[in-house]
Amino acid sequence: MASKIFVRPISIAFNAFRNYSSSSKLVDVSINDKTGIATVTMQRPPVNSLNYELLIELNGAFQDLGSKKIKGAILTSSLKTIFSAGLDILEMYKPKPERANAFWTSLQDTWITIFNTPYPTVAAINGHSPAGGCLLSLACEYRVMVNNYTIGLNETKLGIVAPFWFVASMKNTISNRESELALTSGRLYKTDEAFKVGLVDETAENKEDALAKAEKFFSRFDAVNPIARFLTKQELRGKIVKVGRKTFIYKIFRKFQICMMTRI
Ligand SMILES: CCCCCCCCCCC/C=C/C(=O)SCCNC(=O)CCNC(=O)[C@H](O)C(C)(C)COP(=O)(O)OP(=O)(O)OC[C@H]1O[C@@H](n2cnc3c(N)ncnc32)[C@H](O)[C@@H]1OP(=O)(O)O
Repeated sequence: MASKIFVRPISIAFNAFRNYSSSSKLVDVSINDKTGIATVTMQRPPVNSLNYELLIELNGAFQDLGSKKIKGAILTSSLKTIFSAGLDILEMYKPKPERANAFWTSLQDTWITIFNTPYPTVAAINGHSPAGGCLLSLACEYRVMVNNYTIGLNETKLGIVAPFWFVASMKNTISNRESELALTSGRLYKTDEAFKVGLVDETAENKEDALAKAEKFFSRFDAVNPIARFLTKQELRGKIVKVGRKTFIYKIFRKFQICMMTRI
C-alpha cells in the first residue's frame, strides 16, 4: 500500500491532461484544458442510486484522474434535483451472496479512492444527498451545496445501521457531538442547516454557482507543493482509511451485512 501512496503524486507530475474527456454510460469525466479541473458527473437517472456498476465506474474515474496532471476534481450530478439517493435499495434486496460481496467491496473501494485522492476534491451537491450520497460528498475535501435540498446520514430512520466508516467520515467533517445527534436521529439537514454545522462548507444558488465556488476552492493550493499537500492529507485521513480497510471488525461487519441482506 505504501508504495502506491508514494508513487502516485510523483507520477502525476509527468502526465499531461490536455483535452481529456471520457464518458461512459453512468459517469462522465471531463477535464477543462484551461483550468486543469476535472468534473466527474454521475448520470444514472432517476436518482443516481449507487449500484455496483455506478460504483465501479466512479471508482475507475477517480483512479484514472490520479494519473493525469489535474488541479482538482469536482464530483456532481447530471440530474436536476438529486445529487445521489444513496445506495441502490435493489442491491440490498435478496441479493446473491457474490453480488452482495462485490457490491459492498465496490462501495468501500470507491469511498477509499475518493477519500484518498492525491489531488484536491470538491462535491458540488446540486440536489438531495441522503445516506450513501452524503458519504460520497464526505469523501471529498470540500462541499458546496445548492440551497433547499437535504443531506445527511439518515440510516437509523430507515431502520439500518450506518457502517462505522460512514460514521468516521461524518466525524472527520463535523464534531463528535453533532455526529452523534445527527446519526442517532437519522437527521437530514437542509442546505442552510448543513452549512451551520459545517457539514457543507459553502452554499450556492444553483449548480453553476456551486461549480464556480468549487473551482475557486482549488486556487487555495496554487502556492502549495502538491506532494506536501497529499502527504499532509494522508496524515490526516490515513488512520480512518486503515480502520475502514483492514480491521477484523470491518470483515465481521461486512459478513453480518451480507448475511442480513441475503436473509431479507
Ligand atoms: C435493507 C436492509 C439491509 C440490512 C443490511 C445492512 C445495511 C447497511 C446499510 C448501509 C448504509 C446505507 C446507506 C444507504 O444509502 S441506504 C439508501 C438510503 N437512501 C434513501 O433513503 C433515499 C430514498 N429516496 C428518497 O428520499 C427520494 O427518492 C429522493 C429524495 C432521493 C428523490 O425524491 P423524488 O421525489 O425526486 O423521487 P422519488 O422518490 O419519486 O424516486 C424516483 C424513483 O427513484 C427510486 N429511488 C429512490 N431512491 C432510491 C434508492 N436509494 N435506490 C433505488 N431506487 C430509488 C424511487 O423508488 C422511484 O422509483 P419509481 O419511479 O420506479 O417509483
